[in-house]
Amino acid sequence: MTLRFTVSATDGAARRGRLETAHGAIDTPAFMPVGTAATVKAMTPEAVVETGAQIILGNTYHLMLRPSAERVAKLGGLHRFMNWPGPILTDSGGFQVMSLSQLNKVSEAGVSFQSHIDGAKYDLTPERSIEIQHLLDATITMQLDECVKLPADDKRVSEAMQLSLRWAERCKTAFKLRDGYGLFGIVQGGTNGALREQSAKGLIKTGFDGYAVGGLAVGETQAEMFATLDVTTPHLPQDRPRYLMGVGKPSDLVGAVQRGIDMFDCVMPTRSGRNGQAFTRRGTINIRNARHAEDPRPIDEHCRCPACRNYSRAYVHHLVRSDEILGSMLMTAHNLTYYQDVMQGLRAAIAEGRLEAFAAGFHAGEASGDI
Ligand SMILES: NCc1cc(CSc2ccccc2)c2nc(N)[nH]c(=O)c2c1
Ligand SMILES: [Zn+2]
Repeated sequence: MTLRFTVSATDGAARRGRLETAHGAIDTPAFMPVGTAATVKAMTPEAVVETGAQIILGNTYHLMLRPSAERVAKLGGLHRFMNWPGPILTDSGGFQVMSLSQLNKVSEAGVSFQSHIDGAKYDLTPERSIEIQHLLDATITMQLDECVKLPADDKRVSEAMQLSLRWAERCKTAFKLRDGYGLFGIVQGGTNGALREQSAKGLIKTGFDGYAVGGLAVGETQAEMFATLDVTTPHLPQDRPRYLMGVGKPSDLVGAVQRGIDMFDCVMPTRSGRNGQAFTRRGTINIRNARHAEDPRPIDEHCRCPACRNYSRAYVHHLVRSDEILGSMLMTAHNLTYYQDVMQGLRAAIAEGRLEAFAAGFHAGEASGDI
């Protein structure tokens, strides 16, 4: 194995672990902020480190279009380019092609599309996706896969899952083995348990350093997502990390950790933060709401972030209402800090065998309101 993953404690299906990589270690369960265009929007790398994040995400689709993978390589790779000292996981690009580009077409060869920036034509094959992620010097590389939007019929979901399995093999063949670097397979199959099991077993036969669960948070309910995890994670190796892609809100993270997920990414804390949504242990508030206009209290008096340590709700309300850049900076720092503190709480609860009590307390807090 090129990536060492050790599980130090379990609590039910949940695992407390540590993933050692060429660019540093990751304590799991972990939340990975999304740094789409070589930046976690509105945050310097130092501010991201201060939240407690150890690994961030980069995006093959965006970076291949601008500035191009070759240019990032010429400048020393993504770590050097964006001055991020820790591990970086990059997605393979297929998911963003289907959600962002125009005139995209999927075939056995890969996905062809036109750039949403300038209309230029591109062919993204499994081999090219792996090459791009190599040029970026991604610590963790994701296979190219096909994710279908739900609801979709079983035939369509099965075809996409089988294609993803064939692409997984091609990605494994193209991936250059380096100690401390890893390649993750992506389990597909919609909400169909038999297709999920078939996908997991097919990926395990090929063999990967970690296994992502893709194709969720694409329109299904939280109950359907959890039910799918219940019939997916038991088929995955105990000694390899599991990554639930594009998930989610805090209660999604708690429920998915209880079902054996170790890694998460989501644009919610950053994107909704810029739009004024603040996550707190007593639920969410929108700081743009008039009720905060003269509130001298911090967003969350228990929070250690720069926004809560130094500013009032009234001030952040003013900044966000005025569309000031500092408003995005403070809201993003707060939300990412809150997400990291939830993950820290989950890691400690698993290590001490009290995850059920932690989850109960978390849900009670979210429901308590009065924020
Ligand atoms: N909505 C869930 C979701 C999100 C992402 C994107 S996760 C991401 C986003 C930006 C940067 C890095 C990873 C996915 N990526 C792939 N490859 N496959 C999926 O099924 C999938 C499902
Ligand atoms: Zn805060």
